[in-house]
Amino acid sequence: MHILSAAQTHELDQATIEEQGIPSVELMERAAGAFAEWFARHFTPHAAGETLVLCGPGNNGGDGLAVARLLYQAGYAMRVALLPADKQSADWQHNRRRLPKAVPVAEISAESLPHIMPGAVVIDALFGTGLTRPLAGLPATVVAHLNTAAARVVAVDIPSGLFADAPQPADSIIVRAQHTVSFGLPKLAFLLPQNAAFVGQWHLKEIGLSPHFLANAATDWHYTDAATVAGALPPRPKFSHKGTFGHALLLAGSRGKMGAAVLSAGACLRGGVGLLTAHIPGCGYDIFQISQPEAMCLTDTQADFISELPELKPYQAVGIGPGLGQEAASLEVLRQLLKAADKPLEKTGQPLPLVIDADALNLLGSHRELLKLLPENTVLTPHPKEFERLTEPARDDYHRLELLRDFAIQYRCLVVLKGAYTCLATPTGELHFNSTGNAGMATGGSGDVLTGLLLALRAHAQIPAFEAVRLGVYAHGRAGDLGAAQTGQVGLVAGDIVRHIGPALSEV
Ligand SMILES: NC(=O)C1=CN([C@@H]2O[C@H](COP(=O)(O)OP(=O)(O)OC[C@H]3O[C@@H](n4cnc5c(N)ncnc54)[C@H](O)[C@@H]3O)[C@@H](O)[C@H]2O)[C@@H](O)CC1
Ligand SMILES: Nc1ncnc2c1ncn2[C@@H]1O[C@H](COP(=O)(O)OP(=O)(O)O)[C@@H](O)[C@H]1O
Ligand SMILES: [K+]
Repeated sequence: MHILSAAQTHELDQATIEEQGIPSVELMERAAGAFAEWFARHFTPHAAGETLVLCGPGNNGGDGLAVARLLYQAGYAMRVALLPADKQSADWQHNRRRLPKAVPVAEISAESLPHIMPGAVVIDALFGTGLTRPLAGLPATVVAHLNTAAARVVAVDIPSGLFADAPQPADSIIVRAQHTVSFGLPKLAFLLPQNAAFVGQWHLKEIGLSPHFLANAATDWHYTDAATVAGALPPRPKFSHKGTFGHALLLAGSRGKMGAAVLSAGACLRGGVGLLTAHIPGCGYDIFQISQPEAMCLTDTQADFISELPELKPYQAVGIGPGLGQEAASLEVLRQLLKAADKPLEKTGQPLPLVIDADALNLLGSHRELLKLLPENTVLTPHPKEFERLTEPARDDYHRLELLRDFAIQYRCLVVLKGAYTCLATPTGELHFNSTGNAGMATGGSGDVLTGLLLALRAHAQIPAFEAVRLGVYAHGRAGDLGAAQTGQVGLVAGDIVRHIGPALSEV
């Protein structure tokens, strides 16, 4: 699914209107209808009580007026407050005329701000994607008034005052909604942690926007959902054997962190790899062999950390990092691996696929001269702190995305910036936000599981690098969601994610 800029969203509306030969108020009616339907499923007229709709002068306000009419007709007690303006949009005026006389309407002024009881339900239809500058003056006063009222706020399309696709001053006045009901496509702003307090939970409603425009819009921003990854995992052929699905090597673990190696290996096996060999420090031998009997095991001559790189010939992909530690000898192993992996493999003509995580990323961060050794399409899986060690502290979430994109382009890598809506950056400068996963996954070991799963998918000869990573990130989140459905988010542990990789992959 695409993510569009505010300007493209406007073009999408226009394209839909032209293609379907409908007046623009018809599209507004669809949007308002979809919003009202969502609203009615979440609040009964009794639970909502008297509902206030705050309307601005543009089409977002027009949506609000149409919503007020539809909810009034559905039996809700409605009240409307209008922001004064020199001029209102044509569709606003149309819906103002259609508002039933029985709905009380007041004009807002600095002296008469709408009365809002704590707990009241307020529909925010002040501004949408047409916002051109941060709020100031009366609109800012109204929003600040709303935010202090402790109301239950549902935003139409986007919380008023929030830019859909661009950074804004940190002290911007923005509606703090509990829910945002938006149309067609998610907005970039919804996916960034810094906006979570404004957007609340967001919901997408289908309003029949132009499929042709949606398929052809030029954008670097994408959203990975079930439809995106459908069919990405080739079915296992009847006559396949363990050699068909690749042999992966995992370099992981150190004293006290063998669990990371075990979890990562478990995920790799559940990810469908043909064969897995783990190279681990001597101290981990019994732990590893007992907990992962399906994997083979090579032990390092060092008891507590990894100091040797095994012969790489047998392997189709290598993962390094979970629980590795940052010993000088392990740094040398990483350096040797990067150098050895860069030569094209006979079979594929591509460098040996690598997945680099955790302490291996930290080693890269503290020895940045190694970055230029990264083979093309290497997969890096930093969380924001690890990413900062590779680059620089970000000013805000938008700046972090810029750094991420630049990094992926510069080093020709696939970079997975982990978190809610994990963002995969490609060497061509695309950003793919993931839709699956939950806060239960914010628990030690979840990232190790991702590394193992990505390793399995990179060892699979039939899946191209980018598709493998996008699928792995999606399936990892989905496995977390399936796990949490059984354990609850609080009770979820990384091992539960491993156990649900199979079901998650069979869904796609
Ligand atoms: N046909 C369409 O185009 C559709 C539009 N829809 C709705 O229309 C919205 C976009 O409507 P518009 O493009 O009219 O834009 P908005 O309703 O977001 O606001 C535009 C108006 O606000 C003013 N404005 C912008 N920033 C301001 C600021 N900081 N302070 C004060 N005034 C400011 C502009 O000058 C303009 O008058 C969407 O968010 C969505 O809710 C939906 O009805 C779907 C169909
Ligand atoms: N709030 C969240 N929503 C969705 N996914 C999350 C959330 N928090 C963490 N995750 C996922 O869990 C994993 C955590 O990885 P990481 O921070 O490396 O943990 P660890 O080092 O403990 O293994 C990532 O894949 C991340 O996307
Ligand atoms: K709004």
